[in-house]
Amino acid sequence: MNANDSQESTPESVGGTEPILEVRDLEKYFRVNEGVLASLVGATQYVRAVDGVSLTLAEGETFGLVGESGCGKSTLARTLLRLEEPTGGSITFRGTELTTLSDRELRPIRSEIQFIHQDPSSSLNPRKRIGDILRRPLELHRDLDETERAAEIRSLLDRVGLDPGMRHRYPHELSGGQKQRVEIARAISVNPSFIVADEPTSALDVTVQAQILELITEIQEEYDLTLVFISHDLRTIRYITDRVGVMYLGELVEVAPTGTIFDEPAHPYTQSLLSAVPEIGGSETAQIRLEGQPPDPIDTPSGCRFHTRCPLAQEACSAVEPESAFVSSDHQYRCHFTDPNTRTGTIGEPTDAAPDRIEDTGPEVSND
Ligand SMILES: Nc1ncnc2c1ncn2[C@@H]1O[C@H](COP(=O)(O)OP(=O)(O)OP(=O)(O)O)[C@@H](O)[C@H]1O
Repeated sequence: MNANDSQESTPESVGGTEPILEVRDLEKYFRVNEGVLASLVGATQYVRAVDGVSLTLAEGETFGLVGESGCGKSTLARTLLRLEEPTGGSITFRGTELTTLSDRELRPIRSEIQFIHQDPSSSLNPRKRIGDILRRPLELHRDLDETERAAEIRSLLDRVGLDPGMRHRYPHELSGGQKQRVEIARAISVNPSFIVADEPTSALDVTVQAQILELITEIQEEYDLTLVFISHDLRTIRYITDRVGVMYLGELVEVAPTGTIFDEPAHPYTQSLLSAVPEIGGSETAQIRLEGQPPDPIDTPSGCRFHTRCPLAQEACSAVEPESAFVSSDHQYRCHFTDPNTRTGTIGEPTDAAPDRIEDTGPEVSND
């Protein structure tokens, strides 16, 4: 245990390669009561959907993002891709700062970064045939003539397990699983290097979910993709991800390799999430029941945001924001109980020794 250690892994330790994506102090606040009157009386309120997230992703890794509904997973994902404009912070993709790029400057990078939506029924244009839906990104991002484009559309459909003849159909003529296959075909059509999949199977029948997961993992390997996978299903997260980030009320509260998160969760919130799924919350420390609802993200609790629901909370937890604690260089969490085994910690004044937020700098990859 190395609590409050300021040592951090460097990009060189991420497999000796530069990270693909670096996020620093990212914020996305939504203004909820627009209007002159609210501004005049100083009553403007914000949902702090993403509130100071720092994260580094290595090429080719699968990073899982978990947390209760409304904790900010989708907003974080959408903000990473600049589908939402960040309120603050920086996002660097292969060395290029994305937050300051114009739409025009972003266009070539958009083909590198793709999004797989939760519900393909709403993301596929119902008035367009499947072939036209797939043609559009090819026109925008690939230098192909019409014959090559037509061949590519057939090949993409075949790659995702659909009959190429389906290019003549409309989305409503396809099943949920088939639509999600089209969504995946659209995402890979522009040869991306980075994909965010936001609960890609949650709108599907259970029997189809496994097939779509298998397709995503196959595609990831084939295209050597970096994948951010958002899911409520911790079993899936455990099965397909390399590392996991746990979000609570807009903050990343724990980041660690997947095995570590499931076997040795350090944050009381992570432990309670795992406890909710008995077959995976097998660790002795994972016996904390999660009760009640998360607080309002407009009026976040002072001190540790989890203190209102945390069975371990002491008085000081409501007064002082916790720092990042390091269990090891690739396992960080944000809690006053900086020793997860003894449940002791550093409740008191923050020191300068550690960053005040989780500053994840990527996975440790052995160079053996
Ligand atoms: N456009 C918006 N305007 C105002 N508030 C928003 C907007 N989009 C999201 N929010 C709020 O931001 C917070 C985070 O929402 P988000 O959808 O990112 O959470 P989530 O963890 O992805 O939830 P879920 O698991 O249910 O998809 C929520 O309180 C949500 O109501």
